[in-house]
Amino acid sequence: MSTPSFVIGIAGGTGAGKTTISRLVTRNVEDAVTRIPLDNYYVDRSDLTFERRRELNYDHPDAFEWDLLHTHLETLVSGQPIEMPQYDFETHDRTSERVRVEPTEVIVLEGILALYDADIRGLLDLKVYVETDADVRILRRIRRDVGDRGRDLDGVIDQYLSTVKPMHERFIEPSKRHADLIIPEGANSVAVDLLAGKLRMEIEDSGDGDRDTEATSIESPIGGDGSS
Ligand SMILES: Nc1ncnc2c1ncn2[C@@H]1O[C@H](COP(=O)(O)OP(=O)(O)O)[C@@H](O)[C@H]1O
Ligand SMILES: Nc1ccn([C@@H]2O[C@H](COP(=O)(O)O)[C@@H](O)[C@H]2O)c(=O)n1
Repeated sequence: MSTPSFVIGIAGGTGAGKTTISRLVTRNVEDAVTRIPLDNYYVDRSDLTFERRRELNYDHPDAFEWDLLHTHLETLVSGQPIEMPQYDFETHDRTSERVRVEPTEVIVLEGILALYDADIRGLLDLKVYVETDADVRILRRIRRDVGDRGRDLDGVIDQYLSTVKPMHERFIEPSKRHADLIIPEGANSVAVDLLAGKLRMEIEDSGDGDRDTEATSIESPIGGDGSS
């Protein structure tokens, strides 16, 4: 167990490539990095029926349990483990499972509103915003939500128009002004390599260096095999 020396927040719209980037920048240093998906801090709505949960606005800041996230980040930064909640997108609810997370040299908080809350921002050493065009993001989201999150096309489109897009414009996009670094076009390989280098430096400075690296290669911007 170690005491974290560096905390990064990675924000950006749905489908921007936040998860992909956080995986790419940490892939050679996994043992020294703790990834905290903001999604795990959606408010527990097991008091509601599935039908009711399905209709909630998951892109408004009120959908998240900020106090719990703040406490957990502070706990990790102080060198103590947390019991992280887990989220199930198919049931729209927190699961009963908790995962014990030990503190590591670097913490990566990743989610649509990772730069929204002032108290959370106060814990971040580096604030990153991933900026990807809305058309690319919705295409990625359709593929992911239908393929992995148990949704159908009409549902994804209705949700996008009723809550995802308006909340993006109201809360997510404006949070970009807090960023130290804006990464254009998702998993931009130059930016990913720079960020990965910064992480390695932080880890080496905290005494756990000497890890292998490999160059980043980026596929087609909406995934798949990239063929047309
Ligand atoms: N640069 C990229 N090139 C191709 N596909 C990508 C790229 N970035 C993300 N994707 C794909 O788009 C989908 C959404 O990406 P993800 O990283 O989960 O976005 P976010 O976490 O911002 O919602 C995933 O299926 C992922 O594989
Ligand atoms: N029950 C839920 C909870 C969240 N969402 C959507 O997830 C998006 C955030 O995750 P990303 O990986 O895309 O950043 C957000 O836009 C919510 O609309 C959901 O659909 N259902």
